[in-house]
Amino acid sequence: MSLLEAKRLEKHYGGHVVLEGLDFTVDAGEFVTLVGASGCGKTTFLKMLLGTERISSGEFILDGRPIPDEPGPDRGVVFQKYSVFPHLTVLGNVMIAEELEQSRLLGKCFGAARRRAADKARERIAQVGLDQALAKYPHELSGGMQQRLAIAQALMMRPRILLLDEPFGALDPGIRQDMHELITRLWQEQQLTIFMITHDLKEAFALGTRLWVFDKLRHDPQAPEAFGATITYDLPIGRHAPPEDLPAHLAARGIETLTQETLI
Ligand SMILES: Nc1ncnc2c1ncn2[C@@H]1O[C@H](COP(=O)(O)OP(=O)(O)OP(=O)(O)O)[C@@H](O)[C@H]1O
Repeated sequence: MSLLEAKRLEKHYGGHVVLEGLDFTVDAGEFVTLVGASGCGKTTFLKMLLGTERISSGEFILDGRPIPDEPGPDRGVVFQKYSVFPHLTVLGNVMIAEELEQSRLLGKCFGAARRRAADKARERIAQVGLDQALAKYPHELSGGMQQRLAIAQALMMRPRILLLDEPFGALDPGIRQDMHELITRLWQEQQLTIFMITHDLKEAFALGTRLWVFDKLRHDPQAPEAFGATITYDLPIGRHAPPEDLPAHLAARGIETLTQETLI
């Protein structure tokens, strides 16, 4: 059985069709990279997978059952801009996921449960290379370190699926390379299934095992919101540079915005 399956999946906001006609299956262990013009619905797709946005029609199936319409510990998420809590230390930021799970009212646990949560958090923090920064607050960390912290936070509940929404978009190229190595190691060690949005086609090819290009197949100039985007390309990729003809290939399908944005 596939991990995830969509059949004729659609998302509308009122009369605004954002996504339509999504049909795919994804197996556990895949690393899917999502590219597409700004505003075409990539984040909306991740939110439906996370459970913070409901699907409008069609089917969206996780482990053979309709996807829950609320987030769960099996799905972790990292956004581009810092999703960490500014008033908590590195250790506190990673422990909070476990503490909220155990004590929804207080957001804090005590005694042996707290020690267990702290041990688990230290392990995750070490996995992302922040063990020297346990007592620091987010404002004392670089952008790359803050994203490492956000990843440790997302991994605290041992998710099977990791959702990454342009997680490295704001980082310098050198730091991005370090983050690529980190995410590749975590994907392999933790046997994660990853969905990652990026505006960088080279990054999509460097990290993914499969590339999805989101774009509209149908346009009505009189009613721009009448049709949504779908997955126009679903390419298996082998962790190497994009084929040289891909930009032209995409442009020939009318995806100029994407090629300009991603291949500068
Ligand atoms: N809660 C909402 N209510 C109404 N419209 C929304 C809502 N969330 C998103 N949209 C609309 O859905 C469309 C897709 O937005 P989304 O953020 O998913 O695009 P995106 O592909 O992730 O864009 P970007 O690459 O710029 O982040 C946009 O037109 C946006 O305005």
